[in-house]
Formats: sequence, C-alpha cells, structure tokens
Amino acid sequence: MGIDSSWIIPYSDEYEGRVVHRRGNSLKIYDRKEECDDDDNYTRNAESQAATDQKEEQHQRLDISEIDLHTVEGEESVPYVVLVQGPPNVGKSLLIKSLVKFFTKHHLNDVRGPVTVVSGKHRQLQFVECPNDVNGMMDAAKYADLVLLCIDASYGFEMETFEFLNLLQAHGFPDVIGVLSHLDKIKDEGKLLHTKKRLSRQFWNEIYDGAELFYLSCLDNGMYMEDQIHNLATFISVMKINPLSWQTAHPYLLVDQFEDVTSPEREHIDKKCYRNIGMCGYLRGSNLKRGTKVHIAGVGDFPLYGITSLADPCSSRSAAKMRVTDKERLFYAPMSSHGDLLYDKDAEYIDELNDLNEIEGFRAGTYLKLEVRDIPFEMTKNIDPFCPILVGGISLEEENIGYMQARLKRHSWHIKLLKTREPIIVSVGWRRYQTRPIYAQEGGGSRLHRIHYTPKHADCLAMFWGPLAPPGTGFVAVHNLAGNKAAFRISATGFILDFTQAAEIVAKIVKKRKQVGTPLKIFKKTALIKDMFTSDLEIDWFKGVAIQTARGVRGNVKKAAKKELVRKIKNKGDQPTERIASCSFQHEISLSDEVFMRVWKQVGELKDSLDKDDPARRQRTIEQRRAVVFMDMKHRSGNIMPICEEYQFKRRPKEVLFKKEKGKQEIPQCTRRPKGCEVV
Ligand SMILES: Nc1nc2c(ncn2[C@@H]2O[C@H](COP(=O)(O)OP(=O)(O)OP(=O)(O)O)[C@@H](O)[C@H]2O)c(=O)[nH]1
Repeated sequence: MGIDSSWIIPYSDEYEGRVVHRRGNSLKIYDRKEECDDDDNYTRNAESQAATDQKEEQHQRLDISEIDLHTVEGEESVPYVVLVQGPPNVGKSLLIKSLVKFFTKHHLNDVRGPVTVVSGKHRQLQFVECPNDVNGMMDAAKYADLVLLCIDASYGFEMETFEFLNLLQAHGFPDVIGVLSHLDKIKDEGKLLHTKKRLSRQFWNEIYDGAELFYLSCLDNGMYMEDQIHNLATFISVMKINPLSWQTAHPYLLVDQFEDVTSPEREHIDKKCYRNIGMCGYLRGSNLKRGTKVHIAGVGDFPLYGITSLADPCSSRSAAKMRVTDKERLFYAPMSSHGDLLYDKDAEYIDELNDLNEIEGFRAGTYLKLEVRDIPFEMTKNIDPFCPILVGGISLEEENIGYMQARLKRHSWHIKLLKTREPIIVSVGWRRYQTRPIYAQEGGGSRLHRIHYTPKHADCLAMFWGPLAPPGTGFVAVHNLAGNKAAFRISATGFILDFTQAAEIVAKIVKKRKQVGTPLKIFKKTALIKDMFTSDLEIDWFKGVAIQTARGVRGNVKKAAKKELVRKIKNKGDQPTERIASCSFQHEISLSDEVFMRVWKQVGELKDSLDKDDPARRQRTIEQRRAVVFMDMKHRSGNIMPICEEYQFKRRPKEVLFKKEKGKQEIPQCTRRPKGCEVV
C-alpha cells in the first residue's frame, strides 16, 4: 500500500539543524545534510561500513552469562515503570508481549493497562504502552522510570518520537533505551548496516553519545526473536534506574485496576450522577499522608475518601496471602485479564491502617486502593484500558490557584507564533489545563512590556493563571490535542519562575496605547487639546511628551491650559475647565485634526472576566475551529477548566498545512505517518 500523498511534504532544506527529505513517497528526518547525501550513496560505502558495524554490534551484544539476574541487592520493591513508546504500528505491543513471555512464559493477547512482572529477586517491572494521543503522552512522560523508545528502522524517525522527547525534556528526563524494529524489512545487507549506523547516530544525537540501542531484526512465530529479547530483558533487569526529582517529591499511583462502586440505585435514578470509584496501584514517589488531595490527570483535584493497604499482588513474599495460582505470582495485569485479583475483604491485608503512623503516612511501595467520591460520570464513561490513569498527590501549596510567571520559548517546529490571550493547553506538574497567557519582555527598568506575539527565535516571559506549581517546574504547551493533525503538536516549552510576587508582576506589565485628543482652539502653532488627558495632574506628568496628528504634524505637550482662557473660549461658566492641554506643533494644525500620543498603559488584571464564566460561555469564546469539550467542573475547581479525555476538533483545511515564510520556503508540517501506511 502506498502513502497518501496529501500529507507528504516537499523536499525542504535544513530545518532546526536537521534535514527533512522526501524521496518518492517516503519522508525522512536526517541530523545533517551529509547524512541525507550519504543515504543516496550507501551502496558505495556499504562494504567498508559492514566490518565496522559488525564490530559495534558485537560490542552491543551483552555477555549474558556474566550477569546474574538475581544478585542485585538493596532495590526497592516498587515496580519500575518501563514505558514503551513509539509511533503507531512500530511494534510496541509486540515488544511488551515478547518481554512478558520472556519473563513469565505467559502469552498476552492484548496489552491493556500496566503489566507487572517479577524480573528477579529484587526487581519488579511494570510495562506500559504509551498512548499516541497528546494527553496520554504528557502523562506518560511524568510517570515513566525507563523509556523504551521504539523506532521503525524501515521508516526512520517520526514526529511522535520528537514530540515525546520534548515532553520528556520538560518533565525531567528519565533513562531512555532505543529499540530499532522492522529491521527484517530491509533485505539488502549493505543498506541494513547503513540504516543501523545512521539511526544509531541520530539516536545518540537526540539522547546522548553511546545511549543504549537494541536491534530487533526478525520475527519468530509472530514474536521477536528470543535471543534479541533476552539481551534487552537482561539489560533492563539489572540496569540502575534513577528516579526523577518531581517523582520523588510527590506521592503518585499508576492505576492498574479501576472500579466504579456507585450504588446501582443512584445510577438508576440519574444516569449522569456523580460516581464513586476505587483505584488500585503501587504507591510511588514519596509517602502518602492522610488528608493529601490527589489530582486525577484529566479529571481534577479530589480529596481521598478512603485508602486501603492491600497485599502486593506481584511479590513472591505476599503472594501467599492472595488467591492466585503459583504461576500467576510473577505476573499481574488485571486490565489484560491476567491475575485479576478483585478486591476481597477476606483476602485484605491490612497492617499499616489503624496504627498508621500519622507523620510517616503510607509508605512508597505499598499496593493501595484509593476511594474517591463524586467524580463526573464522564470519567467512568470514557475509561479506556489502553490509556493508563495517573493519580498524583498534591501539596498544600499546589492546591492554590493564582498567577504564575514563567519563561517560555516557542518550539521552532511549531508554525505559528503564540498570541497573547490565545488559549493554550499547558502540562505542568501532574496537571494539564487550558489557560490564556499574556506574553511580555523585560523593558527598561522594572517594566515588563506586553507583546502581542511570542518572539520568533527567543524566549519571553509568560504570565498565566492556574493551579500553582513550584518554581523550576518544567511545562509544555500545546495548541490542540487532535491526533489526526499532521503538524508538530508541541507549541512551546518553558519553566515556572515564580508565583509569590504575582500581584507585583501584574502591576509591572504595560502595553502600548494610543491616547486620542481633538483641538479645542488653535493659536497659530499652539493648540489647546481636549479629551486626551484625565486630569491636570496627568498633563503635568506628560510635559514634553511627543504627540502627532493623523496628517503627521509633530508636536509636544506643554502644560495645562489656563482656566480663564478656557472659560473664555467655552463661553459657558459652568463647564469644567480642567483636562485641557496646551500643546505646540511644528506647523499650524486644523480643528478637524485628531491628535495622538503613544503611551505605556498598565495591563491590570491578567485574569479576565471570561475565566470566571460558565464552561458553555467560555467555550463559545474560544475560536470555533477548536471546539474543546469540557467537563462541567466549575463547582469543584473554581475558574480553572480541567481538560478531559473527550475532545472534538474540526479538521484543519489541507492548504493550511503549508505556510510560506517570507514568501520563500515552505515549512514542513508533517512527518507523521498515517496509521496503517506502508513504505513502498
Ligand atoms: N516484520 C516485522 N513486523 C513487525 C515488527 N514489529 C512489529 N511488527 C508488526 O507490526 C504490526 C504492529 O505491531 P504492534 O505491536 O501492534 O504495533 P503498536 O506499536 O503496538 O501499534 P499501535 O498500538 O497501533 O500503536 C504487527 O502486525 C506486528 O507483527 C518487526 O520488527 N518486523
């Protein structure tokens, strides 16, 4: 099957240090122009490269006999989240199935939700397939301990990979291992070696020099070859995994079992009633203290109604207390219908609840069931086992809502500049929500000049209203969440600077304004101007400031006009004689002239009245082509609208996919492969 040519971009020159190249129906991203040329000449160099590559491959193959899977001491019992990420059809599910088969000898039909396996005496691994929608990718970048970045070698790097790397950069960079799949599709030996070399060089350029990269070169009975999986599995079983600072500072759960426990009577009366839910998962990061509020990604902030400590369903130590067969002990994937240990009071394993140390709270590593009440029905209606649920604990400080000052840089692959007050969706901390920032640049002194658009290649300040996040927290901004868009979806990245002095910052932001006045009386080159100032005091402040008429006659403000003179001119004693400025001009002006003065004016409140309005009205104010469907969360989250999983977008017309810059070159908007397409 060929590629639909409508989404293919034409050949483009260097772009962000890379070359995007179209050859026939295939489209690839190269690190450097030479690589692009190299690719054409690969056959000439193939023989000479073959020897070098074979050596590299030999180095890469691990001597597994030297590694003992069960001798790693002192590791925590909480499973590491191994996120398998990659563009559609790259082989993510197949990789998880092959790894699960290697560790447990079980065959997994579908990869739904997290799959936990015991990989050794001291290590459990939880495999999660990263969804391809932006919401799922944003959350995954926050909970991943290790990322297996899958790249289709027969196609090359795709947009999803670059988007995900940007998300990782903003949320802290966990360990990343590259996995090249579909190598068996490249039949020519020379081309295969050349592709391996080119992709590994590109991968190292993106991650770091010498980053681990594994090759999966053929299938055996519909699964990856066992010896190749053995190498990868062995490596992830023993490698040191470093937790991220945001993760260690917060308690969080990746839900591997979800229950709707609303009473059927309540549901019968009102189908759209608020629901009570139970969520199970390993407590990660820091301890969970009583009274901690949690944020359910995409839904909102909720207090915890109940916390129950359960036996670890995938540990050889506690498995005896659960009703599982011996075989299932090393394998736990309730959403994939394996080891479905439904919560049972008799089997409940409670030691840490009544005697819970109030100061310490629930320890990280404990398997918990969290009960949350009054959740909007949309959450249970839209639940998707392929999209894992992230539940993050929030500190008291993060419960508040206010102004934040951030430093932001537009991503140079995003075609448009970001416009002040245009709604964007930010992913910061555990949350993702829509806000309407004001962009500014440092002006003279302590002044901040409001700018209408973000600079093209430089960073700027962004002030926005939202749930507070600690200074230094990274964030990502996107304009829309549509999965079918061809364009690069990350609009900007940045980090929070401060929120404590928000009110002062707001007072400092100024914008350019034109004050307009009209002549009251003209005495040759001097004129009395009305309607430009609000008081005589203001006229005093603006003494000497340049003014101009619409015809271009320049002048400046002199002083407030004398009261007797104004009274005489107006000829009505009771009319106000204030706010009339005496101004001098280069030439005589006429009574029909309009006089302008350019001033800096305080922006005032950042949060405009729209933020307080109901969701329906707010929705109407957003550009029509981006019709975001919000949950009605007004009563719970004040004036912040959380983003739910359910979105509807109108397709952008095809012609907008190409934008000409300076009338010269077309900027590539699409290197995303439509699902199901094959390279010919
Ligand atoms: N020939 C070959 N086929 C592969 C390879 N890896 C995966 N496939 C096939 O590609 C197809 C898609 O694989 P999946 O594992 O479902 O891919 P995925 O990334 O999970 O796809 P999505 O869930 O749609 O994003 C399956 O038919 C696999 O058998 C490979 O290395 N070589």
